[in-house]
Parts: sequence; structure tokens; C-alpha cells
Amino acid sequence: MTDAQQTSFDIAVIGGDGIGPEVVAEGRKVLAATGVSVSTTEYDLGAQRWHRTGETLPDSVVEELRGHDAILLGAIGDPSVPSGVLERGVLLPLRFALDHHVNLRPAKLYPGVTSPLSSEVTDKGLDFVVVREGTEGPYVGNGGALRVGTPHEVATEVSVNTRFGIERVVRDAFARARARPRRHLTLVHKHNVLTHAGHLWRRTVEEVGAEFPDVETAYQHVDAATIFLATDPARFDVIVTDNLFGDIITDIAAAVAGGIGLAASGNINPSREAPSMFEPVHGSAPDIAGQGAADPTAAILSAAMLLDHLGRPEDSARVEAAVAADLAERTGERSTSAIGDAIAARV
Ligand SMILES: NC(=O)c1ccc[n+]([C@@H]2O[C@H](COP(=O)([O-])OP(=O)(O)OC[C@H]3O[C@@H](n4cnc5c(N)ncnc54)[C@H](O)[C@@H]3O)[C@@H](O)[C@H]2O)c1
Ligand SMILES: CC(C)[C@H](C(=O)O)[C@@H](O)C(=O)O
Ligand SMILES: [Mg+2]
Repeated sequence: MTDAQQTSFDIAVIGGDGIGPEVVAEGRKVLAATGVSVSTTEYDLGAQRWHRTGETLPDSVVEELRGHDAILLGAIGDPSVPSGVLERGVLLPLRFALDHHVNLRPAKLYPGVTSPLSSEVTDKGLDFVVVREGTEGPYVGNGGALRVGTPHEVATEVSVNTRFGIERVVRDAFARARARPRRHLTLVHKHNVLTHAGHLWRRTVEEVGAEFPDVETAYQHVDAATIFLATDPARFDVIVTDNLFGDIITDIAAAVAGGIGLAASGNINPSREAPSMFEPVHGSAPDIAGQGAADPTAAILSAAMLLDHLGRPEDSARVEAAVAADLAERTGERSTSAIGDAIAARV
């Protein structure tokens, strides 16, 4: 969607539910502070629209979103709506329709940030990125329920794994590993039990890995990976994994890197045939919504990832540096907007 000469950008903003609009407002504030020429269009998607109109994601909105350079999203999901209606009706259709197959989730412990892990562990380093497949796995909605509500009810949720889908995300992950100093890639799966999908992932990593002889590869079953994320995260550089394992391990990754309020993500379509979408890893946090208590840092770092994706790495680095400086000096409680103001001022 963008080219090297492009100097102004058209961003779609979806605040969504709960703390989503609160944190996205701070992301916009910081984007504005960079001086990059950005025009924004807000899209009202989420619980309020559903209550008002019964709509989740009209096709016309998807078509409009396609015309933007990128999307900044807060969070989708609200306790006033049956579980899954918005997640399956708004968020996942966006990721699928725009072919966001690379769900990029960095985990980095910034100086001054407290991790629940001991300093003995974190001193060895905590700076890795999870490349989560974003369009397949058990997320595709392949399943159903029989004899619902009876003692004989059966439910299936079948994970779909295609060679095409795995190969493209694995190749992307290898390229990211090659661009990092350590050049190390870990496949996380569960091929001892999920043998059909697991062996396809493993073979694909072996085959694509032959094109990247300078990248060292490792494998970890997902259950063991959770142990190492909590005891020895320094062993990870780039992790590639499927959609569901990636969802779960990136919440653990966020927790060990200082908390879910700091974890950013990008739903990337590397072909640039459709806009990529940047959002915090966290959800709508109904327990703290409306209180100005949410940490907007994840949304602000997601805006930094957006700038990088749009070919503005220097502006992205300025935002990240402002966040790092703010994190290094954090003491006591501050409101969502006070954190946004402080970071915007540093930018
Ligand atoms: N990408 C998304 O839009 C997304 C991601 C995760 C969950 N969800 C949805 O959000 C809703 C709530 O989900 P959940 O409670 O499982 O997860 P959650 O991430 O919303 O909240 C988990 C915990 O983390 C805290 N938290 C989250 N973000 C925070 C922030 N920025 N600052 C401080 N604390 C923060 C919450 O207060 C809560 O205690 C559900 O409907 C879920 O489906 C959406
Ligand atoms: C809300 C849900 C659909 C989503 C996911 O599972 O991908 C969320 O947990 C996330 O991590 O972005
Ligand atoms: Mg999640």
C-alpha cells in the first residue's frame, strides 16, 4: 500500500471495546507527536455497534478498510455480548479478510521494568519475538456441536494447517531470525501428540531452513516452552508457532516482560496487498474499563510498529525510545492519559 516516497498516511482507527478506545487515543496522541503526516478515520466496531444495529463487521466496512495504509486497533470483546460473537464476528474476520498471516509479537524487557522473574534469570536477556501464524489453526471455525445441551453433546474445533499457510509464515520467521544478531529460530508445537499438524510444521521448518543455513533452529513442545519462557527466556530469539499456541505463549511472554500493558503486536500482511493491523496483545479489560487505569504503552508500541511497517523506522525508533525513557523512570500510579502525555512529550 505504501512506497518509499510516501510521506502522508491514511490510518483507520478502531477503538473497539472496554479499554480499547482509551489506549488507542494515547497511541494516536503519540503518532501525532512524531510529526508524521497521518490522517485518521474512526470506525465504530464492537459491542456498541452490535447492540445498536446487530452488525458485527459489514462487508462495506472491510472494503473501506482496504483503502487505508494501516489499521490501529484497541481491543474487541465485551461482557454485554455473548462470548465469541465479537471476537469471531469482528476481530478474526478482519485478520482473515486482510490475510494477516504473520502475527508479530515482540517480547522485550526494557531497562527499569520489573519482571516477575528473578534478576538472575533476566540478566541473561529477555528479547525475543513470537511469529504467530494468524489465519489458520483452530481459529478457522471448522467444527460444530451435536446434541447440544444433552448429556451426549459433542463439540469439535478442528485445527486447519496447510502447507501453504505454514510455509509462508515459517519463511517470514526465518527471514526475521536472519536479520537479528543471534540468528536463532525455535519452532514451538506439540508434534508428539498433534502428529498430523506437528509433523507438517516440523518438515516445513526443516525444508525452509535449508534456505537459511546461517539460522540455527531448535524445537520445543509447547508445554515445555512455557517452562522455559518462565525460567530461561534468554534461550529464545525468534519463535514460530501456530495460531493457538502463539496466542497462549504471547500472554506468558507479555507477563514475563513486565506485564500485559506493555505488549504490542502487528497483524501483518507482508504482501502489502491489504493494510496490516496493529494492536496491543491485551484485550478490552472490562475489569478496569472506564477508569483511566489502563496502561496505554502496548497501544503506543503498537503505533511504533505501525510506523516501522509504513517505512518510517526512524520515527518508530523515536517512539520506542520515548517509551523506554518513560519506562525507565516510572514510579507510582499514573492515569492512561498521563502516561500518553508523558510519552508524547518525550517524542
Ligand atoms: N485483540 C483483542 O482485541 C483481544 C485480545 C484479548 C482479549 N480480547 C477480549 O477482551 C475481553 C477480555 O479478555 P480477558 O479478560 O481474557 O483479557 P484482557 O487482556 O482484556 O485482561 C486480562 C487482565 O489484564 C489486565 N489488562 C489488560 N490490558 C491492560 C492494560 N493495558 N493495562 C492494565 N491492565 C491490563 C486486565 O485488567 C485483566 O485483569 C474478552 O472479550 C476477550 O475475548 C480481545
Ligand atoms: C480475542 C481473541 C480472538 C484474540 C486471539 O485469540 O487471537 C486475542 O486473545 C489476541 O491475543 O489477540
Ligand atoms: Mg490473546
